[in-house]
Amino acid sequence: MGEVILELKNIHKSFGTNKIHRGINLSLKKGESLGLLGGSGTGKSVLLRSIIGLERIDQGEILFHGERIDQLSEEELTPYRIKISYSFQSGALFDSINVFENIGYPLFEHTRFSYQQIKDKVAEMLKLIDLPGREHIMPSDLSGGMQKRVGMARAMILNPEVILYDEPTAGLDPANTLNVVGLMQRLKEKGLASIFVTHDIPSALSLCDRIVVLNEGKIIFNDTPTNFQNSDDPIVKKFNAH
Ligand SMILES: Nc1ncnc2c1ncn2[C@@H]1O[C@H](COP(=O)(O)OP(=O)(O)OP(=O)(O)O)[C@@H](O)[C@H]1O
Repeated sequence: MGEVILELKNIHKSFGTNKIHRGINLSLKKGESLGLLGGSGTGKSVLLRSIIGLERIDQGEILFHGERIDQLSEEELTPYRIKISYSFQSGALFDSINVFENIGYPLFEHTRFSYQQIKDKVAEMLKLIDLPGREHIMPSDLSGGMQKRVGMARAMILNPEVILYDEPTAGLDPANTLNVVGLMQRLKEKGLASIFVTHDIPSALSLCDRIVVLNEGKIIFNDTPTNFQNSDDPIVKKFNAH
């Protein structure tokens, strides 16, 4: 790990008079997993959404491989949204199409791969998420945990460099949580960098190289999981109590 691939510089964001971010500085290195913690409503999801331009920041800079991306148009952002993939909290599957079409969708949309190539790619992804041969299942016939894994497979299929996970284990039972975290671990081993927004502290500690805590619009902690667990900071300690 060395090269910084994503950099947030002095990010400010408000909704009306509601100041969410008050000068956020953060960088993500190649292959690194960063756990982003913070109380409810501190702006963790807004920060992820800002990175890929689903929210526009008021001030500051977002750089990907040193290039500014915060001022790009929707069209100009498309290639960056392939390199920096956002995995929605719910999985966000299309209900009316099956697992194959859901996972293959970005390939149909953004590539010229043949139908057979897409079939092969999707089959490979289904193996990776431990659901081999489930191409023809409809999303409504999958458990919540399986839906999240299918959503992650779709977020992964265009080989991004960074994946932004928005509470991927929220609402899952312990077995499904382990499955999802296991998948995240495998993706990490393939060299994928990630920002993992979560309230699930044990999963963040097991997966992440670095823990970042957002509080009142600023980053108040940015260090290793070990130092997080040993921190004397009263706000950081509150997270450790959970
Ligand atoms: N589009 C929007 N318009 C107005 N306010 C918004 C919008 N999106 C988010 N907010 C507000 O921004 C704040 C931060 O929201 P965000 O969803 O990022 O919090 P969070 O830290 O992810 O919380 P949680 O852990 O509960 O998911 C909240 O007060 C929310 O109401």
